Amino acid sequence: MRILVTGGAGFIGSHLVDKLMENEKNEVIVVDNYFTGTKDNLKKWIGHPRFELIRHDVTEPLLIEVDQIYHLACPASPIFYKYNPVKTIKTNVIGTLNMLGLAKRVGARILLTSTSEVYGDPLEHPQTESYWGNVNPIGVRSCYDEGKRVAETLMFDYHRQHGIEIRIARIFNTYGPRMNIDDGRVVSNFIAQALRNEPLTVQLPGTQTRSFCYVSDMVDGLIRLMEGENTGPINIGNPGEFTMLELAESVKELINPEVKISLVENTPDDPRQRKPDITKAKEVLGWEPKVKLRDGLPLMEEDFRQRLGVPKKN
Ligand SMILES: NC(=O)c1ccc[n+]([C@@H]2O[C@H](COP(=O)([O-])OP(=O)(O)OC[C@H]3O[C@@H](n4cnc5c(N)ncnc54)[C@H](O)[C@@H]3O)[C@@H](O)[C@H]2O)c1
Ligand SMILES: O=c1ccn([C@@H]2O[C@H](COP(=O)(O)OP(=O)(O)O[C@H]3OC[C@@H](O)[C@H](O)[C@H]3O)[C@@H](O)[C@H]2O)c(=O)[nH]1
Repeated sequence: MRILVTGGAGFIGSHLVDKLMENEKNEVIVVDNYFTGTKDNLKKWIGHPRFELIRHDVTEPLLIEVDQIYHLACPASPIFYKYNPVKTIKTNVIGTLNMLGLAKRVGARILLTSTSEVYGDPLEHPQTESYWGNVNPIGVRSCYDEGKRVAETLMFDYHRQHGIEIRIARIFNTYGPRMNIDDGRVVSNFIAQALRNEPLTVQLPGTQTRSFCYVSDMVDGLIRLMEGENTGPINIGNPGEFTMLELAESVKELINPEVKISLVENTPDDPRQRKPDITKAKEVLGWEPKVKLRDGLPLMEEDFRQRLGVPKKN
């Protein structure tokens, strides 16, 4: 099986590559433009005979022969996807069109990593796949939210019009080792702040909720979806729901009891609540997450300590 992973030098992509490379029958090709990803995440595979890394921007056409495409390429942290919003839209729309064109030409199955952000600031809680969402089409997050919504539409239109085999995962907040230290997302921010002994920046009001999935569970869910028979969309996430103040308290307790918590300004259109209904993933994929937040945070701490050069005191 020859497998293309777009965005494979990023956080989730590189963990996915590790898992795919465990199967000796797989050849893995990564394309990435290194906007938020790095070769470092893939260093153990560079030079491996079953692995290939190509610097490529998915907004440009790609001509290769593959059997499966995991299409992840897209900046995921709000600070990065808002940095150049027009580029974020191009990545989601033109990038997905290019990957669907490739899937059509070579007859490959393609999986899109969509997002819980397609539900916007949800008025239904928890979110099921049948909920159409509550998205601001002209806000600062729209380049990502609407970009992913169009990407989902393109996937289904290629499926209906050209018979392409598609899979859509709606990923909920995922965390784990290898997140960029200055990624800007909440778990990596809090862990880096706790280790640097800087106040944990809880954005107001602090009562907004998220549900955090450990990256190994996510990768397992994505592979099951690709290998299964259901097109999706399927929510993949951990239904354990926490307020941002609760998350800060957990990081403080587990990593640095001395650290302060400070309330800071939020950004526009921040969703007030988010929690996946994973009934469909359980039924269709036989999947549910195994790693609880309190077990996952220390695994991430270890990786951040090494990269920040902050050893654990005994
Ligand atoms: N991590 C999460 O919580 C989460 C939640 C929902 C959805 N997702 C989706 O999962 C995917 C991976 O997210 P992540 O957390 O690993 O993010 P990430 O930013 O670490 O990885 C994204 C990768 O895509 C690459 N990339 C960006 N634009 C590109 C382009 N135009 N051409 C080629 N490569 C490009 C980046 O360099 C990076 O390596 C994304 O599609 C994201 O939308 C992630
Ligand atoms: O330092 C911080 C950063 C963030 N936050 C809060 O933490 C919550 C989560 O924010 P993040 O930036 O981690 O992520 P978001 O949930 O906004 O977006 C995320 O959701 C779905 C994915 O598709 C996106 O890729 C991902 O970034 C927000 O309520 C935000 O206000 C803080 O309280 N402090």
